[in-house]
Amino acid sequence: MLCLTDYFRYSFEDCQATADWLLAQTAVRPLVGIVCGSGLGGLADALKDQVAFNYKDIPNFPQSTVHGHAGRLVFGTLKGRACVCMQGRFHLYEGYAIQKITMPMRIFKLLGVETVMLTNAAGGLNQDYKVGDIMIIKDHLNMPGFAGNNPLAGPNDERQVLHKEKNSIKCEHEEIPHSDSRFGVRFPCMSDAYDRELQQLALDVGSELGYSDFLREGVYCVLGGPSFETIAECRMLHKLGADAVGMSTVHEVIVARHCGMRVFALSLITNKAVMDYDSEEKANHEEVLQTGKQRAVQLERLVSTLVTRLEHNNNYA
Ligand SMILES: O=P(O)(O)O[C@H]1O[C@H](CO)[C@@H](O)[C@H]1O
Ligand code: HPA
Repeated sequence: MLCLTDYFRYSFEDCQATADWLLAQTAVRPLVGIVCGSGLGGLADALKDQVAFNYKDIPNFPQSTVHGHAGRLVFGTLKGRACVCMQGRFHLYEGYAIQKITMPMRIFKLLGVETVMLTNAAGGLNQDYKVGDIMIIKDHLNMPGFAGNNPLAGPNDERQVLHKEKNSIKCEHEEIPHSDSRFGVRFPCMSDAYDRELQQLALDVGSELGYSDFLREGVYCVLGGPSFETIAECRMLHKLGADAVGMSTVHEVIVARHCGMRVFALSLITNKAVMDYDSEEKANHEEVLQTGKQRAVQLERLVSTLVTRLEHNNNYA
């Protein structure tokens, strides 16, 4: 019997058709996939030799509905390195099924992407954080996941894909091709979701660029949104170990890791989460977009320098 979520699911063949369509339109073969958070779409504008597609023109693609998310998939090069960039992402609160908002990660994989770099705007829960800080995400709390809303819920495509050249197992007499399920295994590990080498590289690059004063490392917590958090909720999330709160990224990270891509993610702290009943502050999307504009240059520099380093260091490529 079909359940409701089956109607929102994309099969391997659906994703392959979308990836094939894109690959037929551009000669760019990206190894790096970038996702721009709210108000951070300027990152995509930094790409050279652009070939861009509106989401509405891409077969099977969802549409962006949130202000600050342009809704374009941009191929191009960042300091000579081939990239694909989502200028606008999808969120649960837009009404999309979780399988739909994460489908672009599988498209990235089928385009040949090996490293995904995600950005988001987030509210700062950590009392030491200031508006404008950039937090390297080292781990996450997946609140919708606790309630069973995980992008990998539902059937896992267990059909095997053989990797003839890559990862083949050398035996005494013959080379046995390594096999894997279509996108990934039923029970993927998440304790290594955020690549530690890339986190260290980002700290190093941040220090070289003179960003150490506003560069942080912390835990991101995802909620469903779109309402911002109550004071009691912010206090609870902080006690649970979250440094920043938002409404995105984690679902994409889970799907990207499931299909074996390396993940690096950043939060721009666009506002301080309200933790005090005496506070006059109120979270709002305009402030989020405004802070994005103010930190756009540094965020773009950090990401583009990181991408360059991926190119020059085989350990990271
Ligand atoms: O996570 P991104 O897409 O950056 O957007 C963040 O900004 C919006 C709230 O202002 C929410 O969608 C939140 O998740
Ligand atoms: N809460 C949730 N999502 C957000 C916030 C916030 O304070 N700021 C930016 N995105």
